[in-house]
Amino acid sequence: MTETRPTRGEGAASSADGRPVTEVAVGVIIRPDGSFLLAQRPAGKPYAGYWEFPGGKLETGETVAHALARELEEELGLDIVASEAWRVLEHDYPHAYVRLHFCKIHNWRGEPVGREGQAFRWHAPGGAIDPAVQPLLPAALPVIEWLAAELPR
Ligand SMILES: Nc1nc2c([nH]c(=O)n2[C@H]2C[C@H](O)[C@@H](COP(=O)(O)OP(=O)(O)OP(=O)(O)O)O2)c(=O)[nH]1
Repeated sequence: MTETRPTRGEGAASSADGRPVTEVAVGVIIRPDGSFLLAQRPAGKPYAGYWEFPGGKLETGETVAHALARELEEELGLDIVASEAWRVLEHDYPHAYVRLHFCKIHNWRGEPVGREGQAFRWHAPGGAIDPAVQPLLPAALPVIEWLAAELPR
């Protein structure tokens, strides 16, 4: 598993205008047919009802890979065998300035279960975004474009 531990040395701990950065580990879980897993944010969280790639915030001292494995087990009951650091994206929301560490996952054990009562859905690669998974979080949208750009033409 790729180990990335964001520290003061590796990425700014605050945004350009001084907001604290919330580090988030996000899983792009991809099946052999290229479909990927999206989940709906449960009630009680900012942007409840929006769709996203599953994941969550790093706890103090935690690596991205460890946070990802913990969150995907907690939220979906998946046992992550391997994850691969892929892209990092920062987004300034009214509720938080987030740094999203997107990791690709091709190797896991188990079938997803919405342990927090959340809906989830496998989305086909390429083509239009399924209305069933809208609205998407603003900072999840580029990921779908990155995945589509990797498809053979
Ligand atoms: N998981 C996930 N979070 C995303 C995506 N895009 C995006 O902007 N975010 C933002 C939304 C939130 O501000 C933050 C994730 O925090 P969260 O509240 O879901 O984290 P968590 O599960 O650890 O929450 P909690 O412990 O506070 O309940 O990242 C995405 O695709 N997946």
